[in-house]
Amino acid sequence: MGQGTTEGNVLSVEGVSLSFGGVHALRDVSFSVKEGSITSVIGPNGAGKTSLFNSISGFYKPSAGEVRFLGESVNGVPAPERARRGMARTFQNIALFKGMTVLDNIKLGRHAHLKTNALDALFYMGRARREEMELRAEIEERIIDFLEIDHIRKQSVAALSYGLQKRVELARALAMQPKILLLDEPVAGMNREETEDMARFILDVREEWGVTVLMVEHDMGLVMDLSDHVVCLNFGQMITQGLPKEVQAHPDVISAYLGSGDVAALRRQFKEGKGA
Ligand SMILES: Nc1ncnc2c1ncn2[C@@H]1O[C@H](COP(=O)(O)OP(=O)(O)OP(=O)(O)O)[C@@H](O)[C@H]1O
Repeated sequence: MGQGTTEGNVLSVEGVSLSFGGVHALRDVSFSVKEGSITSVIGPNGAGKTSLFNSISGFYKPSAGEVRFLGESVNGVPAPERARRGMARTFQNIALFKGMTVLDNIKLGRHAHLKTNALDALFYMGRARREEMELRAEIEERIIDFLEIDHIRKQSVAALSYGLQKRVELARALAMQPKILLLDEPVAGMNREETEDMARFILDVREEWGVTVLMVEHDMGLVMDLSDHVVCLNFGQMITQGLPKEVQAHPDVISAYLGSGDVAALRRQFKEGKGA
């Protein structure tokens, strides 16, 4: 069991509820993410997936319940501090500095770990500091190599294809040396080849970097292929959780997608994934 985990769980969501005025975006949602697992959150449009991610990463404050990370409650801990403790995320709509180069965007990921600010970093060049910076450069190089983006390191992000931008966003999140990676729709808008590349990187992030992954994804083929555990939400409530095959066959999951009109797409995607 890893350091700071509770019963092998990196993250636990316990009875979390969140409302926007009269809209109950989340109602009493509970589940855990096991260390070293790939866990996926699915559900039709408006089910509460993004609200859940924002509650976990600290962008939203739940009205009830608790989020526990590495064995400690992080209720009241602001989003940047959660990131420093090892919670990195990517966004549904890519959140990169588009005018900056790939390398500079990756370096920004590491800033979450700097104890001093950028000005201190310029003037304080003691031995410990130099060593830290050397280590950082080494990690950045490992990430660039791992994600096969060496050839674009000096290019501005704005000039890159959508698939490559998503990969740079993953690189920046990895540069934070996270314990858990929260991926919000990692393959949305990607073509098949880009999707397959991203699937391979997500698996390798877990295998080679030992990072636990929690993702929200609409691509059921990808979810069924990659996940150890699947959590399904509908109307802000968790309707079931379990192994991909179990969740896929659960009648409440089928009817949730039936109700949303997404069932044809769902069936198609299940067939494409190995879970079918
Ligand atoms: N900032 C907000 N203000 C008001 N209502 C919101 C806000 N964010 C989400 N909601 C509402 O909360 C509910 C859950 O939305 P959420 O975006 O979390 O769903 P989702 O599962 O991520 O949907 P999608 O798959 O379309 O991204 C919806 O009814 C939505 O309209």
